[in-house]
Amino acid sequence: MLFHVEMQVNLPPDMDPERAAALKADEKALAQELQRAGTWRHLWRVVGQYSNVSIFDVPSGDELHDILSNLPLFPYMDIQVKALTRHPSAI
Ligand SMILES: O=C(O)CC1=CCC(=O)O1
Repeated sequence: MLFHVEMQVNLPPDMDPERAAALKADEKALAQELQRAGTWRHLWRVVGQYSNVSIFDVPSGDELHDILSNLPLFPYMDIQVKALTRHPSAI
């Protein structure tokens, strides 16, 4: 199943910069592992925002929830998910 996921990152302005850098590095490592595995199909920056639009390919919403809730930045993100299905006019 494909899912469209929008993640808005809201790090507290007073977060220790080293803690923020470590979270971002951990997030990057996991995101790249999931991209290599074909699970995180697309990862796009939204211009002008600390947010991304992503496409995930996972067997179920439960599995997507597990992935998203284990992201290092999860406690600091607002996440919106849309399940996708094939458009009948798609070629
Ligand atoms: O910067 C972001 O949009 C949050 C994020 C997702 C994967 C990653 O490496 O950073």
